[in-house]
Amino acid sequence: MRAIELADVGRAYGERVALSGVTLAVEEGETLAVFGANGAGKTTLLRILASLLRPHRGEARVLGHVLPKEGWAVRGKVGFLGHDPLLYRDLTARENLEFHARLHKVPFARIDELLEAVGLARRADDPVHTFSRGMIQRTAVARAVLHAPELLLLDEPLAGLDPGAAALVEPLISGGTRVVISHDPTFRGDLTLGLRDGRVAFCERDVTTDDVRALYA
Ligand SMILES: Nc1ncnc2c1ncn2[C@@H]1O[C@H](COP(=O)(O)OP(=O)(O)OP(=O)(O)O)[C@@H](O)[C@H]1O
Repeated sequence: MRAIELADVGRAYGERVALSGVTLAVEEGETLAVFGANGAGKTTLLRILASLLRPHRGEARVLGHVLPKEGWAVRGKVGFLGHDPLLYRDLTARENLEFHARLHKVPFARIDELLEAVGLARRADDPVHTFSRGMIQRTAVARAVLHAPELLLLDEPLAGLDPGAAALVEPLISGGTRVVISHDPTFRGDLTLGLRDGRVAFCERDVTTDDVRALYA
């Protein structure tokens, strides 16, 4: 099954066109890597796929659901990790994960597993506002994968992580269907999308590091 199908998708903020003419398909189990300079439209695309933002043009289908009409169905099935960690800062890491576990009807045993997996078992009962940036990111990853989503939408998931933390997090965000915004030109998906000023510069299965670097020239 196709996990994502976009046909001529576009989005503007007032007069400013943030994204236009995006057409692509991602099969179940595949990774779409997204590259582009600051302001190229990457976050806008990710938010459309998460059904957090309506497309203004084109047709979008995610996990078999037409957006924006069936956005409610998509929101429960995706794991979204954006720039904002979507955590309550005065709650502990465990309380944040319990909150999301209740929403998604996930057994609490999964929380202990995840806290262990991201190396936060010892700090699990500290409020998030006492955490370092990397610790917040690790908690945010645990939150995004908690309900074993069918599709992961990840904006620079390893940002702020030291190599040890990145190695802990990587297995949690690998293996399934994913869209990953990256600034590492050596990162590859099954399909690689390059955005320039909101338009598709390339969307290919084979791209070179030079193709990716050219987006930032
Ligand atoms: N809420 C908003 N209101 C107005 N313009 C916006 C809004 N969000 C984004 N934009 C504009 O849309 C364009 C694309 O922004 P977007 O955040 O999608 O880029 P990006 O590729 O994710 O950038 P970055 O790498 O800096 O995160 C930019 O010109 C930005 O200024």
